[in-house]
Amino acid sequence: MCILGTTAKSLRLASVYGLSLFILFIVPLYLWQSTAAKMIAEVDWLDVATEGALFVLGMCWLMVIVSVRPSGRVTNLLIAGLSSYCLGCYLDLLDEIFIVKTLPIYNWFEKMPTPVGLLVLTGGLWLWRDEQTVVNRQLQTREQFHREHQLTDSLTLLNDAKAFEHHLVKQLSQNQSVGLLMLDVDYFHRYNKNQGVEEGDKLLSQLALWLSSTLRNQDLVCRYAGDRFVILLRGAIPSFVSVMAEQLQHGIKAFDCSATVVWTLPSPKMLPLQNSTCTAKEEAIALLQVLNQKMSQQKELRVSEAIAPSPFNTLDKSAASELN
Ligand SMILES: Nc1nc2c(ncn2[C@@H]2O[C@H](COP(=O)(O)OP(=O)(O)OP(=O)(O)O)[C@@H](O)[C@H]2O)c(=O)[nH]1
Repeated sequence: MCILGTTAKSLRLASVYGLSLFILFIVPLYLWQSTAAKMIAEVDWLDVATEGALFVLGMCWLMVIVSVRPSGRVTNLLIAGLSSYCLGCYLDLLDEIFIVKTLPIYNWFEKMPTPVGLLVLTGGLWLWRDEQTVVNRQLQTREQFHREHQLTDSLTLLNDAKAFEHHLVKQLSQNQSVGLLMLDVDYFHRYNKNQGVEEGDKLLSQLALWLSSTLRNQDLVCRYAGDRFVILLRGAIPSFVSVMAEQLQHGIKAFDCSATVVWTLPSPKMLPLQNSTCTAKEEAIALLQVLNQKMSQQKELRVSEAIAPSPFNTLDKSAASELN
């Protein structure tokens, strides 16, 4: 993956540098053959300096974008827009040196690249803004973990069950409303068996990233154990929690796998021994117990109901026999 990314970046660099060099030589060559150069006294050197500076700066921005941005639609738009802008600046620069009045096509063409480039660049920057919002959200969710706890899970970079409990206790002790979700990947041991543990690790990291970016800024996702994640939805009402559970259950299919998602909310009924004076910690433990019980029930139900078709597209048929 990493090698592919590096190769794509090198190819992109080579093509942008190659094309730039080509244009840098071919346009003056064309002008040299088609028209005459201005006399030195006729050249406006201030214009040459400002237009030259715009061109050089544009090329610098282009090289920065090409070398630091990951491949994708936003990068392509930024590169296309900046390239077009640079071309416009370069054509402007050349008309300070050559007499282009005699070339109507050139006169017409030189006006196009700058506005078109700036338009495409604006589109790219707009999409970059959207992209950055998602990245910021992920960073914010993770920063929250860093602020209050040290990271404990090197694979997903999420906090563990203990940290989750801490956050939950804090939320409950402040009498803030919460919703809790638990997501457990179905038949993950089979995924490991068929795809390899490395692929299994990769899936867990991708799921952690996806969950972090799907949730709102104020929510919290932790890796509870193995292939199980817990989510704290702050200020959530039952309808929102259930919709979120459905969305996650549906959304995980994009990873070619399925998951069981259960949810709960604090309610007086679930307090230990119906004791209304129980502490936030006891309430948190009780809530997590409820979630775990619900999860076990769902999993048992699934096994007893049927031999489900393979949840992973890539599973082999022998997997079905494992259920028996
Ligand atoms: N690749 C990988 N696998 C892990 C990790 N932690 C736990 N596992 C595996 O996750 C699997 C969890 O197995 P189970 O609890 O039976 O869950 P499951 O196979 O998804 O079965 P159901 O939940 O009943 O659908 C085990 O095979 C563990 O070895 C990890 O960090 N990386």
